[in-house]
Amino acid sequence: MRYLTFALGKGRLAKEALKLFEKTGITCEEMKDKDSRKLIFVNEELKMRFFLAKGPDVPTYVEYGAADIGIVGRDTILEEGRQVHEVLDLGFGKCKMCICGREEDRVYLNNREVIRVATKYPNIAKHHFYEKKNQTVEIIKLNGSIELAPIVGLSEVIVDIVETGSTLRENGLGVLEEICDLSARMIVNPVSMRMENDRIKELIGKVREQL
Ligand SMILES: Nc1ncnc2c1ncn2[C@@H]1O[C@H](COP(=O)(O)OP(=O)(O)OP(=O)(O)O)[C@@H](O)[C@H]1O
Ligand SMILES: O=P(O)(O)OC[C@H]1O[C@H](OP(=O)(O)OP(=O)(O)O)[C@H](O)[C@@H]1O
Repeated sequence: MRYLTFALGKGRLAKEALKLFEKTGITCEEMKDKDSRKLIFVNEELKMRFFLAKGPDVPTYVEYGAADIGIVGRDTILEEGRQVHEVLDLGFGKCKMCICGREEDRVYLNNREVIRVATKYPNIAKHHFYEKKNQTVEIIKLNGSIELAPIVGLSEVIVDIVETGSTLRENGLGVLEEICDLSARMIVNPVSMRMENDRIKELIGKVREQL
């Protein structure tokens, strides 16, 4: 039997994903060693391998078949646009993709003005403004602390993830428009889905029972 390989997005989601897997009897003791610099972890008994990767790289590993299965946020799936099957909403990592800014800047959206939009998600932002809102904007890619952009005058609004809303509130910003709901998803390589259909379907069934 070949190994089934899992790519987990590092950070917030990996911990929850491992907890969920553990409930279905899928464990990887090696992964719990926080000091380890090892990159790939094997469960010989289950013939499974696990690795952690930067979120945006997870769909890449899965599209190329370097991982059969990936766990990643829906935001990353939408942003990366890779050829993968999304098979399960895992129900954790819930948040929303939103256009945010100062309340007085809502007028820029209502009047469809050519404004600057800072975001870590340029493809999602482009799709929303151009395809859904029919508004021409300049998109500025940032890599973190997106809420800074309207405060220091880099952009009029931002497109970012909102969970509790406290980052926005503490910085005098708010949600101007919701784009979509997000949560962690299980994705599968299309070829693996065919070649390992029984194993993957059984796994999806077991995980679904725990949701
Ligand atoms: N409050 C939140 N902020 C950001 N992401 C969240 C939040 N709540 C849930 N998520 C989900 O968790 C995923 C991973 O978030 P995390 O912050 O761990 O990674 P990241 O922001 O890509 O990492 P880093 O900032 O370290 O590069 C996101 O892609 C999103 O789907
Ligand atoms: O609504 P809240 O609960 O405040 O969460 C939302 C914040 O969390 C995320 O940032 P993250 O912590 O990933 O850091 P980053 O800004 O460096 O991406 C996101 O980009 C928002 O800034």
